[in-house]
Amino acid sequence: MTESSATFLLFGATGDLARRMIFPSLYNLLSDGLLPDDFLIVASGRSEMDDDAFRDDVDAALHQFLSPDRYDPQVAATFRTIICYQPVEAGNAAQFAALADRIDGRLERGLSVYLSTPPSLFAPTAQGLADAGLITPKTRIAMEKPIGKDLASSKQVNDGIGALFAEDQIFRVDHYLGKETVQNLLALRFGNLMFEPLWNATGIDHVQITVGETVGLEGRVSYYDGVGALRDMVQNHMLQILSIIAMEPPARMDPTSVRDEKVKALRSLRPMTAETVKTHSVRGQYTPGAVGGQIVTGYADELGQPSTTETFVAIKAHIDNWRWQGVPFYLRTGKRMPARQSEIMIQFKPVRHSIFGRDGHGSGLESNTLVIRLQPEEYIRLTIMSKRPGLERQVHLEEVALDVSLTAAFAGQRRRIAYERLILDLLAGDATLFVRRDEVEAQWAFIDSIIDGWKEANMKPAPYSSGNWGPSSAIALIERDGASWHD
Ligand SMILES: NC(=O)C1=CN([C@@H]2O[C@H](COP(=O)(O)OP(=O)(O)OC[C@H]3O[C@@H](n4cnc5c(N)ncnc54)[C@H](OP(=O)(O)O)[C@@H]3O)[C@@H](O)[C@H]2O)C=CC1
Ligand SMILES: O=C1O[C@H](COP(=O)(O)O)[C@@H](O)[C@H](O)[C@H]1O
Repeated sequence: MTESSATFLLFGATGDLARRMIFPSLYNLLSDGLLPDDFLIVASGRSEMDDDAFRDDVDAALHQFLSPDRYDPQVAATFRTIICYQPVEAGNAAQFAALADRIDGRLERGLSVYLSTPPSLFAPTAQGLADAGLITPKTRIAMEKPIGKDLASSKQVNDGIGALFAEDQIFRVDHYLGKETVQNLLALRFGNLMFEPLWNATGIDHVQITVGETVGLEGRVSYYDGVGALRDMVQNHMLQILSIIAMEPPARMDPTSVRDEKVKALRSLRPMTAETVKTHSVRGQYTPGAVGGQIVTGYADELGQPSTTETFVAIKAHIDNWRWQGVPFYLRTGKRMPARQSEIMIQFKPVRHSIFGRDGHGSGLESNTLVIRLQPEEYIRLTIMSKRPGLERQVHLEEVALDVSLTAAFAGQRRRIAYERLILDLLAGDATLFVRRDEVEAQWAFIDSIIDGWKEANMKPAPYSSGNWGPSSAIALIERDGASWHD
Protein backbone atom coordinates (compact mmCIF):
# COMPACT_ATOMS: atom_id res chain seq x y z
CA MET A 1 0.00 0.00 0.00
CA THR A 2 1.28 3.47 -0.88
CA GLU A 3 1.23 6.34 1.61
CA SER A 4 -2.04 8.28 1.96
CA SER A 5 -2.50 11.48 -0.03
CA ALA A 6 -2.10 14.54 2.17
CA THR A 7 -4.28 16.72 -0.11
CA PHE A 8 -7.81 16.12 -1.37
CA LEU A 9 -8.85 18.35 -4.26
CA LEU A 10 -12.59 18.33 -4.88
CA PHE A 11 -14.13 19.70 -8.08
CA GLY A 12 -17.89 20.24 -7.88
CA ALA A 13 -17.56 21.16 -4.20
CA THR A 14 -20.62 23.44 -4.34
CA GLY A 15 -22.81 20.71 -5.83
CA ASP A 16 -25.49 18.43 -4.42
CA LEU A 17 -23.34 15.32 -4.08
CA ALA A 18 -20.54 17.17 -2.30
CA ARG A 19 -22.95 18.70 0.20
CA ARG A 20 -24.98 15.55 0.85
CA MET A 21 -22.29 12.89 0.81
CA ILE A 22 -18.70 13.97 0.34
CA PHE A 23 -18.32 16.61 3.05
CA PRO A 24 -20.29 14.60 5.66
CA SER A 25 -18.03 11.63 4.84
CA LEU A 26 -14.84 13.69 5.19
CA TYR A 27 -16.15 15.09 8.46
CA ASN A 28 -16.81 11.57 9.78
CA LEU A 29 -13.32 10.45 8.79
CA LEU A 30 -11.82 13.43 10.58
CA SER A 31 -13.98 12.81 13.61
CA ASP A 32 -12.77 9.19 13.79
CA GLY A 33 -9.12 10.23 13.39
CA LEU A 34 -8.82 8.49 10.02
CA LEU A 35 -7.47 11.36 7.92
CA PRO A 36 -3.70 11.68 7.46
CA ASP A 37 -1.72 14.25 9.44
CA ASP A 38 -1.60 17.76 8.00
CA PHE A 39 -4.52 16.92 5.70
CA LEU A 40 -5.88 19.69 3.45
CA ILE A 41 -9.16 19.75 1.51
CA VAL A 42 -8.99 22.13 -1.44
CA ALA A 43 -12.57 22.66 -2.55
CA SER A 44 -13.41 24.07 -5.95
CA GLY A 45 -16.59 25.09 -7.74
CA ARG A 46 -17.51 27.57 -10.41
CA SER A 47 -19.09 30.04 -7.96
CA GLU A 48 -16.98 32.89 -6.65
CA MET A 49 -16.61 33.00 -2.85
CA ASP A 50 -13.90 33.18 -0.24
CA ASP A 51 -12.72 30.49 2.16
CA ASP A 52 -14.94 31.58 5.03
CA ALA A 53 -18.12 31.82 2.98
CA PHE A 54 -17.48 28.32 1.67
CA ARG A 55 -16.71 26.94 5.15
CA ASP A 56 -20.05 28.39 6.32
CA ASP A 57 -21.76 26.53 3.46
CA VAL A 58 -20.07 23.29 4.43
CA ASP A 59 -21.13 23.79 8.02
CA ALA A 60 -24.73 24.30 6.89
CA ALA A 61 -24.48 21.10 4.83
CA LEU A 62 -23.20 19.17 7.87
CA HIS A 63 -26.15 20.41 9.91
CA GLN A 64 -28.49 19.35 7.15
CA PHE A 65 -27.06 15.98 6.16
CA LEU A 66 -25.16 14.54 9.12
CA SER A 67 -27.18 12.54 11.61
CA PRO A 68 -27.64 14.98 14.52
CA ASP A 69 -25.72 12.83 17.02
CA ARG A 70 -22.63 13.07 14.78
CA TYR A 71 -22.35 16.86 14.75
CA ASP A 72 -19.75 17.95 17.31
CA PRO A 73 -18.98 21.71 17.36
CA GLN A 74 -15.34 21.04 18.24
CA VAL A 75 -14.80 18.64 15.35
CA ALA A 76 -16.71 21.02 13.07
CA ALA A 77 -14.40 23.85 14.11
CA THR A 78 -11.32 21.73 13.29
CA PHE A 79 -12.94 20.67 10.02
CA ARG A 80 -13.17 24.34 8.96
CA THR A 81 -9.44 24.78 9.43
CA ILE A 82 -8.54 22.01 6.97
CA ILE A 83 -10.76 23.36 4.15
CA CYS A 84 -9.98 26.12 1.67
CA TYR A 85 -11.90 27.17 -1.44
CA GLN A 86 -10.70 28.15 -4.89
CA PRO A 87 -13.15 29.05 -7.69
CA VAL A 88 -12.24 27.37 -10.97
CA GLU A 89 -14.26 27.37 -14.17
CA ALA A 90 -13.26 24.49 -16.45
CA GLY A 91 -10.92 25.86 -19.14
CA ASN A 92 -9.82 28.94 -17.15
CA ALA A 93 -6.01 28.66 -17.05
CA ALA A 94 -5.53 31.58 -14.62
CA GLN A 95 -7.87 29.98 -12.11
CA PHE A 96 -6.06 26.64 -12.45
CA ALA A 97 -2.78 28.47 -11.78
CA ALA A 98 -4.32 30.00 -8.63
CA LEU A 99 -5.43 26.52 -7.62
CA ALA A 100 -1.88 25.22 -8.06
CA ASP A 101 -0.67 28.00 -5.73
CA ARG A 102 -3.01 26.68 -3.04
CA ILE A 103 -1.40 23.25 -3.33
CA ASP A 104 2.16 24.52 -3.70
CA GLY A 105 4.71 22.43 -1.81
CA ARG A 106 2.26 19.63 -1.05
CA LEU A 107 2.40 17.52 -4.24
CA GLU A 108 5.24 15.36 -2.95
CA ARG A 109 2.95 14.05 -0.19
CA GLY A 110 0.33 12.93 -2.69
CA LEU A 111 -2.75 14.55 -4.24
CA SER A 112 -6.14 12.86 -4.61
CA VAL A 113 -8.41 14.69 -7.03
CA TYR A 114 -12.16 14.00 -6.98
CA LEU A 115 -14.31 15.00 -9.96
CA SER A 116 -17.90 15.56 -8.80
CA THR A 117 -18.91 17.73 -11.75
CA PRO A 118 -20.92 17.04 -14.90
CA PRO A 119 -18.99 14.32 -16.80
CA SER A 120 -18.49 16.58 -19.82
CA LEU A 121 -15.99 18.48 -17.62
CA PHE A 122 -13.88 15.46 -16.65
CA ALA A 123 -11.42 15.64 -19.57
CA PRO A 124 -11.12 19.48 -19.61
CA THR A 125 -10.55 19.47 -15.84
CA ALA A 126 -7.83 16.82 -16.17
CA GLN A 127 -6.20 18.94 -18.88
CA GLY A 128 -6.36 22.01 -16.60
CA LEU A 129 -4.60 20.00 -13.88
CA ALA A 130 -1.90 18.91 -16.32
CA ASP A 131 -1.31 22.45 -17.58
CA ALA A 132 -1.06 23.73 -14.01
CA GLY A 133 1.58 21.08 -13.21
CA LEU A 134 -0.63 19.25 -10.74
CA ILE A 135 -0.21 15.78 -12.21
CA THR A 136 2.70 13.75 -10.85
CA PRO A 137 3.06 9.99 -10.30
CA LYS A 138 1.63 10.71 -6.83
CA THR A 139 -1.58 12.26 -8.18
CA ARG A 140 -4.74 10.12 -8.31
CA ILE A 141 -8.01 11.02 -9.91
CA ALA A 142 -11.50 9.82 -8.96
CA MET A 143 -14.48 10.25 -11.27
CA GLU A 144 -18.16 10.09 -10.44
CA LYS A 145 -20.59 8.21 -12.62
CA PRO A 146 -21.90 8.38 -15.29
CA ILE A 147 -18.85 7.84 -17.46
CA GLY A 148 -20.38 8.64 -20.82
CA LYS A 149 -23.87 7.91 -22.08
CA ASP A 150 -22.90 4.92 -24.23
CA LEU A 151 -19.83 2.85 -25.06
CA ALA A 152 -18.45 5.33 -27.61
CA SER A 153 -18.73 8.38 -25.34
CA SER A 154 -17.37 6.48 -22.34
CA LYS A 155 -14.32 5.58 -24.43
CA GLN A 156 -13.87 9.27 -25.22
CA VAL A 157 -13.98 10.22 -21.53
CA ASN A 158 -11.62 7.38 -20.62
CA ASP A 159 -9.24 8.27 -23.47
CA GLY A 160 -9.21 11.90 -22.33
CA ILE A 161 -8.33 10.96 -18.74
CA GLY A 162 -6.12 8.06 -19.85
CA ALA A 163 -3.95 10.40 -21.92
CA LEU A 164 -2.91 12.14 -18.69
CA PHE A 165 -3.12 9.45 -16.02
CA ALA A 166 -2.05 5.80 -15.91
CA GLU A 167 -4.92 3.35 -15.26
CA ASP A 168 -3.66 2.66 -11.72
CA GLN A 169 -4.01 6.39 -10.95
CA ILE A 170 -7.68 6.42 -12.06
CA PHE A 171 -10.45 5.61 -9.59
CA ARG A 172 -13.95 5.30 -11.12
CA VAL A 173 -16.53 5.68 -8.40
CA ASP A 174 -19.59 3.49 -8.04
CA HIS A 175 -20.87 4.34 -4.60
CA TYR A 176 -22.68 0.99 -4.30
CA LEU A 177 -19.26 -0.64 -3.95
CA GLY A 178 -18.73 1.47 -0.84
CA LYS A 179 -21.88 0.09 0.77
CA GLU A 180 -21.13 -2.31 3.60
CA THR A 181 -23.66 -4.90 2.40
CA VAL A 182 -22.30 -4.93 -1.14
CA GLN A 183 -18.80 -5.59 0.21
CA ASN A 184 -20.39 -8.21 2.41
CA LEU A 185 -21.34 -10.17 -0.71
CA LEU A 186 -17.66 -10.99 -1.11
CA ALA A 187 -17.50 -12.13 2.51
CA LEU A 188 -20.65 -14.22 2.13
CA ARG A 189 -19.50 -15.94 -1.05
CA PHE A 190 -15.83 -16.37 -0.38
CA GLY A 191 -15.66 -16.52 3.42
CA ASN A 192 -18.14 -19.40 3.81
CA LEU A 193 -17.77 -22.93 2.50
CA MET A 194 -21.45 -23.78 2.37
CA PHE A 195 -22.63 -21.57 -0.51
CA GLU A 196 -19.97 -22.10 -3.16
CA PRO A 197 -20.84 -25.73 -4.10
CA LEU A 198 -24.40 -24.61 -4.89
CA TRP A 199 -23.52 -21.22 -6.39
CA ASN A 200 -24.07 -22.22 -10.02
CA ALA A 201 -26.63 -23.52 -12.50
CA THR A 202 -26.90 -26.83 -10.63
CA GLY A 203 -27.97 -25.22 -7.38
CA ILE A 204 -29.60 -21.94 -8.39
CA ASP A 205 -32.85 -21.52 -10.29
CA HIS A 206 -32.64 -17.75 -10.75
CA VAL A 207 -31.35 -14.53 -9.20
CA GLN A 208 -33.30 -11.32 -8.58
CA ILE A 209 -31.79 -7.90 -7.96
CA THR A 210 -34.16 -5.11 -6.97
CA VAL A 211 -33.30 -1.49 -6.25
CA GLY A 212 -36.50 0.38 -5.46
CA GLU A 213 -36.62 4.08 -4.66
CA THR A 214 -39.61 6.07 -3.41
CA VAL A 215 -38.17 9.39 -4.59
CA GLY A 216 -38.86 11.03 -7.94
CA LEU A 217 -36.58 13.44 -9.77
CA GLU A 218 -35.49 15.43 -6.68
CA GLY A 219 -34.46 18.48 -8.67
CA ARG A 220 -32.17 16.48 -10.98
CA VAL A 221 -34.42 16.97 -14.03
CA SER A 222 -31.74 18.33 -16.31
CA TYR A 223 -29.49 15.35 -15.60
CA TYR A 224 -32.12 12.60 -15.54
CA ASP A 225 -34.31 13.27 -18.56
CA GLY A 226 -32.79 11.57 -21.59
CA VAL A 227 -30.68 9.38 -19.30
CA GLY A 228 -33.30 7.21 -17.59
CA ALA A 229 -33.22 4.27 -15.20
CA LEU A 230 -31.25 1.91 -17.43
CA ARG A 231 -28.26 4.23 -17.74
CA ASP A 232 -28.64 5.82 -14.29
CA MET A 233 -28.86 2.64 -12.22
CA VAL A 234 -28.48 -0.57 -14.23
CA GLN A 235 -25.38 0.39 -16.23
CA ASN A 236 -23.41 0.92 -13.04
CA HIS A 237 -24.76 -0.07 -9.61
CA MET A 238 -26.88 -3.04 -10.63
CA LEU A 239 -24.36 -4.55 -13.04
CA GLN A 240 -21.67 -4.16 -10.39
CA ILE A 241 -23.83 -6.09 -7.93
CA LEU A 242 -24.52 -8.69 -10.62
CA SER A 243 -20.80 -9.03 -11.34
CA ILE A 244 -20.02 -9.74 -7.67
CA ILE A 245 -22.74 -12.38 -7.50
CA ALA A 246 -21.67 -13.99 -10.76
CA MET A 247 -17.86 -13.75 -10.68
CA GLU A 248 -15.54 -16.70 -10.19
CA PRO A 249 -13.62 -16.74 -6.90
CA PRO A 250 -10.63 -14.39 -7.21
CA ALA A 251 -7.25 -15.73 -6.12
CA ARG A 252 -6.60 -12.78 -3.84
CA MET A 253 -8.42 -9.76 -2.45
CA ASP A 254 -6.47 -7.26 -4.53
CA PRO A 255 -7.63 -4.82 -7.22
CA THR A 256 -6.37 -6.87 -10.16
CA SER A 257 -7.61 -10.28 -9.01
CA VAL A 258 -11.08 -9.05 -8.02
CA ARG A 259 -11.61 -6.88 -11.09
CA ASP A 260 -10.27 -9.53 -13.48
CA GLU A 261 -13.03 -11.89 -12.32
CA LYS A 262 -15.76 -9.23 -12.34
CA VAL A 263 -14.99 -8.18 -15.88
CA LYS A 264 -15.13 -11.78 -17.12
CA ALA A 265 -18.67 -12.07 -15.78
CA LEU A 266 -19.68 -8.72 -17.30
CA ARG A 267 -18.27 -9.72 -20.68
CA SER A 268 -20.34 -12.89 -20.56
CA LEU A 269 -23.64 -10.98 -20.44
CA ARG A 270 -25.66 -12.01 -23.48
CA PRO A 271 -26.35 -8.90 -25.61
CA MET A 272 -30.00 -8.18 -26.38
CA THR A 273 -31.54 -7.64 -29.79
CA ALA A 274 -34.64 -5.88 -31.15
CA GLU A 275 -36.37 -9.26 -30.80
CA THR A 276 -35.24 -10.19 -27.28
CA VAL A 277 -35.88 -6.75 -25.71
CA LYS A 278 -39.59 -7.36 -26.28
CA THR A 279 -39.62 -10.36 -23.95
CA HIS A 280 -36.55 -9.64 -21.81
CA SER A 281 -37.05 -5.99 -20.88
CA VAL A 282 -39.72 -3.59 -19.65
CA ARG A 283 -39.59 0.19 -19.62
CA GLY A 284 -41.92 2.22 -17.43
CA GLN A 285 -42.62 5.83 -16.50
CA TYR A 286 -44.43 6.91 -13.35
CA THR A 287 -47.75 8.73 -13.45
CA PRO A 288 -49.50 10.40 -10.49
CA GLY A 289 -50.22 8.15 -7.53
CA ALA A 290 -49.55 7.67 -3.84
CA VAL A 291 -46.23 6.72 -2.28
CA GLY A 292 -46.14 6.07 1.46
CA GLY A 293 -49.57 7.69 1.83
CA GLN A 294 -48.51 10.85 -0.01
CA ILE A 295 -50.02 11.93 -3.30
CA VAL A 296 -47.30 12.61 -5.85
CA THR A 297 -47.29 13.96 -9.39
CA GLY A 298 -46.24 12.07 -12.48
CA TYR A 299 -42.88 12.29 -14.24
CA ALA A 300 -44.18 14.33 -17.15
CA ASP A 301 -45.76 16.84 -14.72
CA GLU A 302 -42.50 17.18 -12.80
CA LEU A 303 -40.70 17.67 -16.08
CA GLY A 304 -43.31 20.06 -17.47
CA GLN A 305 -43.58 18.18 -20.76
CA PRO A 306 -44.08 14.66 -22.13
CA SER A 307 -40.96 12.51 -22.30
CA THR A 308 -39.93 9.04 -23.44
CA THR A 309 -37.37 8.61 -20.64
CA GLU A 310 -37.95 5.50 -18.50
CA THR A 311 -38.08 5.85 -14.72
CA PHE A 312 -38.43 2.09 -14.28
CA VAL A 313 -36.71 -0.78 -15.98
CA ALA A 314 -36.85 -4.54 -15.57
CA ILE A 315 -34.67 -6.93 -17.48
CA LYS A 316 -34.02 -10.63 -17.71
CA ALA A 317 -30.31 -11.11 -18.29
CA HIS A 318 -28.30 -14.21 -19.11
CA ILE A 319 -24.65 -14.84 -18.37
CA ASP A 320 -23.29 -17.10 -21.05
CA ASN A 321 -20.66 -19.09 -19.24
CA TRP A 322 -20.32 -22.56 -17.73
CA ARG A 323 -21.38 -21.56 -14.20
CA TRP A 324 -24.56 -19.71 -15.12
CA GLN A 325 -25.91 -21.50 -18.18
CA GLY A 326 -29.72 -21.31 -18.15
CA VAL A 327 -29.95 -19.21 -14.95
CA PRO A 328 -31.85 -15.96 -15.52
CA PHE A 329 -30.83 -12.84 -13.62
CA TYR A 330 -33.90 -10.61 -13.18
CA LEU A 331 -33.06 -6.97 -12.48
CA ARG A 332 -35.51 -4.19 -11.72
CA THR A 333 -35.16 -0.64 -10.51
CA GLY A 334 -37.39 2.37 -10.48
CA LYS A 335 -38.36 5.67 -8.97
CA ARG A 336 -41.65 6.18 -7.10
CA MET A 337 -41.80 2.55 -6.05
CA PRO A 338 -43.86 1.54 -2.99
CA ALA A 339 -40.74 1.23 -0.81
CA ARG A 340 -37.07 2.11 -0.69
CA GLN A 341 -35.87 -1.41 -0.85
CA SER A 342 -32.72 -2.87 -2.33
CA GLU A 343 -32.09 -6.55 -2.18
CA ILE A 344 -30.70 -9.60 -3.89
CA MET A 345 -32.71 -12.80 -3.89
CA ILE A 346 -31.13 -16.12 -4.77
CA GLN A 347 -33.75 -18.73 -5.57
CA PHE A 348 -32.28 -22.20 -5.15
CA LYS A 349 -33.55 -25.20 -7.11
CA PRO A 350 -35.95 -27.73 -5.59
CA VAL A 351 -34.55 -30.82 -3.89
CA ARG A 352 -33.77 -33.49 -6.49
CA HIS A 353 -36.30 -35.97 -5.18
CA SER A 354 -38.99 -35.08 -2.70
CA ILE A 355 -40.12 -37.63 -0.15
CA PHE A 356 -42.74 -35.17 1.07
CA GLY A 357 -46.13 -34.44 -0.42
CA ARG A 358 -46.44 -37.93 -1.95
CA ASP A 359 -48.89 -40.63 -0.99
CA GLY A 360 -50.34 -38.36 1.68
CA HIS A 361 -46.98 -38.10 3.45
CA GLY A 362 -46.84 -34.42 4.02
CA SER A 363 -46.99 -31.09 2.30
CA GLY A 364 -45.52 -27.65 2.06
CA LEU A 365 -42.14 -28.27 0.43
CA GLU A 366 -40.64 -25.07 -1.06
CA SER A 367 -37.22 -24.38 -2.51
CA ASN A 368 -34.71 -22.48 -0.38
CA THR A 369 -34.18 -18.78 -0.88
CA LEU A 370 -31.37 -16.51 0.23
CA VAL A 371 -32.26 -12.84 0.59
CA ILE A 372 -29.52 -10.28 1.03
CA ARG A 373 -31.15 -7.00 1.97
CA LEU A 374 -28.88 -4.07 1.14
CA GLN A 375 -31.08 -1.22 2.36
CA PRO A 376 -32.80 0.23 4.26
CA GLU A 377 -32.22 -2.67 6.70
CA GLU A 378 -29.16 -4.84 6.32
CA TYR A 379 -29.71 -8.54 6.73
CA ILE A 380 -29.10 -11.94 5.25
CA ARG A 381 -32.04 -14.35 5.42
CA LEU A 382 -31.94 -17.98 4.38
CA THR A 383 -35.25 -19.79 4.28
CA ILE A 384 -35.06 -23.48 5.02
CA MET A 385 -37.73 -26.14 5.37
CA SER A 386 -38.64 -27.36 8.80
CA LYS A 387 -41.17 -29.82 10.15
CA ARG A 388 -44.14 -28.15 11.79
CA PRO A 389 -44.15 -29.39 15.39
CA GLY A 390 -47.00 -31.78 16.23
CA LEU A 391 -48.05 -35.41 16.46
CA GLU A 392 -49.70 -35.70 13.03
CA ARG A 393 -48.61 -38.79 11.15
CA GLN A 394 -48.02 -36.69 8.05
CA VAL A 395 -44.97 -34.43 7.97
CA HIS A 396 -46.05 -30.86 7.35
CA LEU A 397 -43.23 -28.64 6.19
CA GLU A 398 -42.99 -24.93 6.80
CA GLU A 399 -40.46 -22.33 5.77
CA VAL A 400 -38.42 -20.90 8.63
CA ALA A 401 -35.90 -18.14 8.27
CA LEU A 402 -32.31 -18.29 9.39
CA ASP A 403 -31.91 -14.61 9.94
CA VAL A 404 -28.75 -12.62 10.42
CA SER A 405 -29.48 -9.00 11.07
CA LEU A 406 -26.21 -7.25 10.39
CA THR A 407 -27.52 -4.16 12.12
CA ALA A 408 -28.13 -6.19 15.27
CA ALA A 409 -25.01 -8.39 14.99
CA PHE A 410 -22.81 -5.31 14.74
CA ALA A 411 -24.98 -3.07 16.90
CA GLY A 412 -22.08 -1.13 18.39
CA GLN A 413 -20.76 -0.15 14.97
CA ARG A 414 -21.87 2.99 13.19
CA ARG A 415 -23.30 2.38 9.71
CA ARG A 416 -21.01 4.43 7.55
CA ILE A 417 -21.76 6.51 4.46
CA ALA A 418 -20.55 4.54 1.40
CA TYR A 419 -18.33 7.48 0.43
CA GLU A 420 -16.33 7.21 3.67
CA ARG A 421 -14.91 3.83 2.58
CA LEU A 422 -14.30 5.05 -0.97
CA ILE A 423 -12.57 8.30 0.00
CA LEU A 424 -10.34 6.44 2.45
CA ASP A 425 -9.41 3.89 -0.24
CA LEU A 426 -8.76 6.65 -2.77
CA LEU A 427 -6.44 8.42 -0.33
CA ALA A 428 -4.66 5.12 0.33
CA GLY A 429 -4.51 4.20 -3.36
CA ASP A 430 -6.48 0.95 -3.04
CA ALA A 431 -8.57 0.50 -6.20
CA THR A 432 -10.32 -2.79 -5.29
CA LEU A 433 -13.68 -1.05 -4.77
CA PHE A 434 -13.38 1.15 -7.86
CA VAL A 435 -14.40 0.25 -11.40
CA ARG A 436 -11.73 -0.48 -14.00
CA ARG A 437 -12.04 0.84 -17.54
CA ASP A 438 -12.71 -2.61 -19.05
CA GLU A 439 -15.57 -3.13 -16.57
CA VAL A 440 -17.21 0.17 -17.53
CA GLU A 441 -16.89 -0.73 -21.19
CA ALA A 442 -18.31 -4.23 -20.76
CA GLN A 443 -21.22 -2.68 -18.85
CA TRP A 444 -21.86 -0.16 -21.63
CA ALA A 445 -21.64 -2.82 -24.36
CA PHE A 446 -24.52 -4.70 -22.70
CA ILE A 447 -26.56 -1.53 -22.05
CA ASP A 448 -26.03 -0.29 -25.62
CA SER A 449 -27.48 -3.56 -26.92
CA ILE A 450 -30.66 -2.92 -24.92
CA ILE A 451 -30.93 0.73 -25.98
CA ASP A 452 -30.36 -0.19 -29.64
CA GLY A 453 -32.98 -2.93 -29.29
CA TRP A 454 -35.47 -0.46 -27.81
CA LYS A 455 -34.88 1.96 -30.67
CA GLU A 456 -35.23 -0.67 -33.34
CA ALA A 457 -38.33 -2.19 -31.73
CA ASN A 458 -39.70 1.31 -31.03
CA MET A 459 -40.27 0.38 -27.38
CA LYS A 460 -41.60 3.31 -25.35
CA PRO A 461 -42.05 3.33 -21.55
CA ALA A 462 -45.38 1.96 -20.30
CA PRO A 463 -47.10 4.11 -17.64
CA TYR A 464 -47.29 2.92 -14.02
CA SER A 465 -49.01 4.64 -11.14
CA SER A 466 -46.55 5.95 -8.56
CA GLY A 467 -46.50 3.60 -5.58
CA ASN A 468 -46.43 0.43 -7.73
CA TRP A 469 -43.59 -1.88 -8.67
CA GLY A 470 -43.61 -0.69 -12.29
CA PRO A 471 -46.02 -1.58 -15.11
CA SER A 472 -47.87 -4.91 -15.11
CA SER A 473 -45.61 -6.12 -17.92
CA ALA A 474 -42.79 -6.24 -15.33
CA ILE A 475 -44.75 -8.86 -13.42
CA ALA A 476 -45.41 -10.77 -16.63
CA LEU A 477 -41.67 -10.69 -17.47
CA ILE A 478 -40.87 -13.00 -14.56
CA GLU A 479 -44.18 -14.86 -14.24
CA ARG A 480 -43.87 -16.17 -17.79
CA ASP A 481 -40.97 -18.22 -16.41
CA GLY A 482 -43.02 -19.56 -13.51
CA ALA A 483 -41.35 -17.32 -10.92
CA SER A 484 -42.45 -14.13 -9.17
CA TRP A 485 -40.78 -11.03 -7.79
CA HIS A 486 -39.84 -11.21 -4.14
CA ASP A 487 -41.83 -8.29 -2.75
N1 LIG B 1 -26.25 14.06 -6.78
C1 LIG B 1 -26.24 12.74 -6.70
O1 LIG B 1 -26.98 12.12 -5.93
C2 LIG B 1 -25.33 11.96 -7.56
C3 LIG B 1 -24.47 12.57 -8.44
N2 LIG B 1 -23.61 11.83 -9.19
C4 LIG B 1 -22.69 12.47 -10.13
O2 LIG B 1 -21.85 13.38 -9.43
C5 LIG B 1 -21.55 14.50 -10.23
C6 LIG B 1 -22.02 15.77 -9.54
O3 LIG B 1 -23.39 15.69 -9.32
P1 LIG B 1 -24.20 16.81 -8.50
O4 LIG B 1 -23.42 17.24 -7.30
O5 LIG B 1 -25.54 16.27 -8.33
O6 LIG B 1 -24.23 18.01 -9.55
P2 LIG B 1 -24.60 19.54 -9.28
O7 LIG B 1 -25.19 20.05 -10.53
O8 LIG B 1 -25.33 19.72 -8.02
O9 LIG B 1 -23.15 20.22 -9.08
C7 LIG B 1 -22.28 20.40 -10.15
C8 LIG B 1 -20.97 20.97 -9.64
O10 LIG B 1 -20.13 21.19 -10.78
C9 LIG B 1 -19.72 22.58 -10.80
N3 LIG B 1 -19.67 23.04 -12.18
C10 LIG B 1 -20.67 23.07 -13.08
N4 LIG B 1 -20.23 23.60 -14.24
C11 LIG B 1 -18.94 23.92 -14.06
C12 LIG B 1 -17.93 24.50 -14.89
N5 LIG B 1 -18.19 24.86 -16.14
N6 LIG B 1 -16.70 24.64 -14.38
C13 LIG B 1 -16.42 24.26 -13.11
N7 LIG B 1 -17.32 23.72 -12.27
C14 LIG B 1 -18.57 23.55 -12.75
C15 LIG B 1 -20.79 23.30 -10.04
O11 LIG B 1 -20.26 24.53 -9.57
P3 LIG B 1 -21.22 25.77 -9.20
O12 LIG B 1 -22.30 25.22 -8.32
O13 LIG B 1 -20.34 26.67 -8.43
O14 LIG B 1 -21.76 26.30 -10.47
C16 LIG B 1 -21.10 22.30 -8.93
O15 LIG B 1 -20.14 22.39 -7.92
C17 LIG B 1 -22.22 14.24 -11.57
O16 LIG B 1 -21.32 13.56 -12.40
C18 LIG B 1 -23.37 13.31 -11.19
O17 LIG B 1 -23.80 12.54 -12.27
C19 LIG B 1 -23.52 10.46 -9.05
C20 LIG B 1 -24.33 9.81 -8.17
C21 LIG B 1 -25.34 10.48 -7.39
O1 LIG C 1 -26.36 6.94 -8.55
C1 LIG C 1 -27.51 7.11 -8.21
O2 LIG C 1 -27.92 6.53 -7.07
C2 LIG C 1 -29.06 7.02 -6.37
C3 LIG C 1 -29.47 5.92 -5.41
O3 LIG C 1 -28.44 5.70 -4.48
P1 LIG C 1 -28.78 5.12 -3.04
O4 LIG C 1 -27.45 5.00 -2.39
O5 LIG C 1 -29.68 6.11 -2.36
O6 LIG C 1 -29.45 3.81 -3.23
C4 LIG C 1 -30.19 7.38 -7.32
O7 LIG C 1 -31.21 8.03 -6.60
C5 LIG C 1 -29.67 8.30 -8.39
O8 LIG C 1 -30.71 8.57 -9.34
C6 LIG C 1 -28.49 7.71 -9.11
O9 LIG C 1 -27.90 8.69 -9.95
